[in-house]
Amino acid sequence: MDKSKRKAIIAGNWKMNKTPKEAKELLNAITPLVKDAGCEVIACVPYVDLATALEATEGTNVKIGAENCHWAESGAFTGEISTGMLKEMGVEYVVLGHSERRQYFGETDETVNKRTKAALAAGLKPIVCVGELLWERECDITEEVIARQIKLDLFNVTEEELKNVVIAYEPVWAIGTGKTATADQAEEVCSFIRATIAKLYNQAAADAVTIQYGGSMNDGNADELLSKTNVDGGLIGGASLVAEKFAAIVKAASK
Ligand SMILES: O=C[C@H](O)COP(=O)(O)O
Repeated sequence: MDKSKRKAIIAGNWKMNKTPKEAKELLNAITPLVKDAGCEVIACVPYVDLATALEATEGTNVKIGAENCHWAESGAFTGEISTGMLKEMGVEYVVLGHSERRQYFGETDETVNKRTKAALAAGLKPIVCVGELLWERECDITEEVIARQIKLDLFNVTEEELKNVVIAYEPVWAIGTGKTATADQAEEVCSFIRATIAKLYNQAAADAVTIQYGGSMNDGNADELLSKTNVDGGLIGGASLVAEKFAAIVKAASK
């Protein structure tokens, strides 16, 4: 499938940054810079910033995402946020299975799968993150790790539901380290992800799914990474916190 037929998506993942006041300032700086974007633009923000972010982006082409959600509809889960709460606010996307959740908060493929199913059932679009550790790459098991994550994270996700799923390939060793995967390394794994999805579903489903790269993507390397056939966008951490840098990446994806 021609890459241009897939939806290119640049999503900022703000992580634990920006107070509501700061979120408003940043979005007010971003929205005019990306108003003519030729790709989808998303800002995934901390829960406490969601209301402000939705208000600041109303009537613009910037969509808002959350950084996680719980799988239960409601109940005794102190500190958690349900899909229904996000949906009612007007949130469209949700980042799931980010390596920081896996590394620091006990996230497993089983819980990523539960969250993914719940998000889809609620009408949210999950950005499901996968990626290998440096140790796993050095042991030459990157493909095994990625295939396992994709299979488990998407377990029981139907072909119809898959249309609303975005996959983000984030090699853990490249996140926040300034060490970007080379464009060829990113392409190799993104292409492997597509092949894995083709095996699990079919070629048409695999051809249609948007696969982002994430890990120190910035205004200097976005062009090259995004020029690759199977890299359809980016999940941007650090560079999404600077309006001009984020806008430059959006511009690179709009070509
Ligand atoms: O979700 C975003 C990724 O973790 C990448 O973060 P980074 O761009 O700061 O390396």
